[in-house]
Amino acid sequence: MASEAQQQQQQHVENRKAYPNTAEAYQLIEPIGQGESAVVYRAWCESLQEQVAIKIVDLELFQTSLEEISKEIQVMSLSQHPNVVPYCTSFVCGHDLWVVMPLLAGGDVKSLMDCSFPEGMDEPLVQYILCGVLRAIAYFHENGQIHRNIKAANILLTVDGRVMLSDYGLVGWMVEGGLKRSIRQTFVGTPCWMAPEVLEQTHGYDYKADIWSFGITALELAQGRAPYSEYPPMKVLLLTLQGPAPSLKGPARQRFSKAFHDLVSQCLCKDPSQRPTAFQLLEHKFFKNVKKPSNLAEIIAKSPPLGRRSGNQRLLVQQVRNSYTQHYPKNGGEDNCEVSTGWNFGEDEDDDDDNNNKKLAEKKKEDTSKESLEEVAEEDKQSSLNKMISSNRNESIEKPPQSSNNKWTSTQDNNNNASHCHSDEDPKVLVQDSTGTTNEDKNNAKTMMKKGRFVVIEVDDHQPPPPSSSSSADHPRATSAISNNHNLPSSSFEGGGGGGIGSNVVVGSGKTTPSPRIEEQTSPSKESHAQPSNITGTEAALPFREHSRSTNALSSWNLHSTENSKSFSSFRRGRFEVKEVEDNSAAALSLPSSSNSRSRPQSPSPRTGALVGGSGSGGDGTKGPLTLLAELQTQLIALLNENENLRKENATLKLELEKKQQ
Ligand SMILES: Nc1ncnc2c1ncn2[C@@H]1O[C@H](COP(=O)(O)OP(=O)(O)OP(=O)(O)O)[C@@H](O)[C@H]1O
Repeated sequence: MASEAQQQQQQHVENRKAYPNTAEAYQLIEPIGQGESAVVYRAWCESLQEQVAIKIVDLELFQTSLEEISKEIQVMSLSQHPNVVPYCTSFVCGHDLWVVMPLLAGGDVKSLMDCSFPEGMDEPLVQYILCGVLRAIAYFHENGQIHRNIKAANILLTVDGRVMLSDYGLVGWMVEGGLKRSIRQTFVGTPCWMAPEVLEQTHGYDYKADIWSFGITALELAQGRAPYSEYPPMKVLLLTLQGPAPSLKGPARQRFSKAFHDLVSQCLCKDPSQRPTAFQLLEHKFFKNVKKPSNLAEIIAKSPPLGRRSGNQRLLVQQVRNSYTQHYPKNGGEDNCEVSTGWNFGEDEDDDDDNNNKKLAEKKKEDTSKESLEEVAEEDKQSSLNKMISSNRNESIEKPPQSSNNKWTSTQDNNNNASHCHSDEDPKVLVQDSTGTTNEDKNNAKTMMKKGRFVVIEVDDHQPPPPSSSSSADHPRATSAISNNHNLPSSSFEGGGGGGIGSNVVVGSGKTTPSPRIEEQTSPSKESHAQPSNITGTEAALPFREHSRSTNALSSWNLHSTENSKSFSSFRRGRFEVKEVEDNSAAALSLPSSSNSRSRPQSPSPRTGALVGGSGSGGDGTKGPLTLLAELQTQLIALLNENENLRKENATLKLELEKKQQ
């Protein structure tokens, strides 16, 4: 006999309004948010005469199965709690999954904070929001689910200030086949909010991972940003694993009560077993006398409308446009227009975002080869590091360090070692050296520096990559190419795969969706269609969700393993590529390669095997991609620091010399 709870669930499903299951039934009005996996639109449902939010997930970015999607949809459709965002319906349309939800016009807490509380919220508001979130977490945990993505951007508010937890996309099923799984071993989430045991991936994790993320979210609300949010993902990973648990820093520390500090320190226990459960936390003294702040609705009303609050609006629109022009190139993104952005980009001269947008747009004009503003922005991000590396490189050329194993060695402009880099070999013959670098690579490589197992190569962005069998992620545009991969199987979503899909999922006919209207004509990205599957090594080995996350999280440090090369792993930042080579390759590096074949060694190295093998440490003692990446990043940071010291030393010496000369 069905339990009372099951009957309620059934009732809930039956009572749900009949939201249409076709794209034509909705008019997309404007994009209002973007997460890592989806763009969320404000939309109008004609038949029900109401506004809704539609989350459009590009299924081609995920190597997922209908079964996987079906599970997620089931979580959404069965969830019913005052603090959990309700679900209306979902359907597959072309390459996309459309998830229809009620529009929560208060928007997400992160964007509200960005525009109204940049230094963090005050305690009563934090208390009220956290209490709503905790009730939702307790609900998920009670039902055998872990949310796995708790953060301010996933906390939504109604216009009158009710708190709702969203983004079920990552909810992990702890119950499978009626049995509760005690631990999970998948790598999902956002690094700053991720628990150490999730990052470590050695022993799996359980409900307590959400409690850690909840503690981080508490700090995020109190100080306006998550701890370590200023650092790149790998540094966050290292700090979370190796550093002390984060706590409230700066002026916010004084503003909060002892009860708050105690709550945070309980949640951020590195040992998950020491963390309290959500139910225990609801009893914590911090949650005594929780009241909705009387001015919350007013604060929400005064804040900018959805989609105007934070982030780079032009970038968001551009991304949306690009995604549609890539998917529906026939429409050129301008016919059958149903989306109006509702934004006027020309007016807000004093808006920082818009100023940035202007710069980006100008830069785009200058460089017509840029595929999208996203790439320009990415390039901007990279340029500071490039400059740093570049200045370090110049310094090392000016004052070459000792060629000991502990120093960088610049091989450029060193006649004795001329064969390292710019070959006197026949340029037509592709020669590969022990770094897995062909002489064609070398012709593109301006500089090589080596330290221990690592070689830094500066690759000329203007040169096309060699048409070799090596990973196309070597290409400077690889980051966007990976995230725009369009070669993942899509057929399973089209034509109604049927089997295993939840009752609330409608698989579309695969027909093309009307493309949103585009105010400025943008050329469809040819590259994303032309690229073969760019996912190699780690990327390819990860399951769909993990793959996507890692692609996004690590996009600026573009990791790839060159499976058939002696170079075990490499990553790319701007025009610099760091390759890991065999320990004994120092000698080989200083000698011209005797091989004149471009074919690479067939047997992958054990380390490559570990990368391809997926996450975590291999049982055979090989290192997982994250461990390896973390090591690489640490070493690179140490080396850059070392170079910086050398640069300073050099400057001091110069000064001393000048003084002496005077
Ligand atoms: N129902 C809704 N009403 C109003 N805004 C919404 C709604 N759902 C989502 N949004 C907005 O869209 C943004 C992205 O949504 P969501 O977090 O679900 O996407 P995602 O791709 O799963 O994100 P991530 O995985 O990065 O957390 C939210 O931060 C919020 O600003």
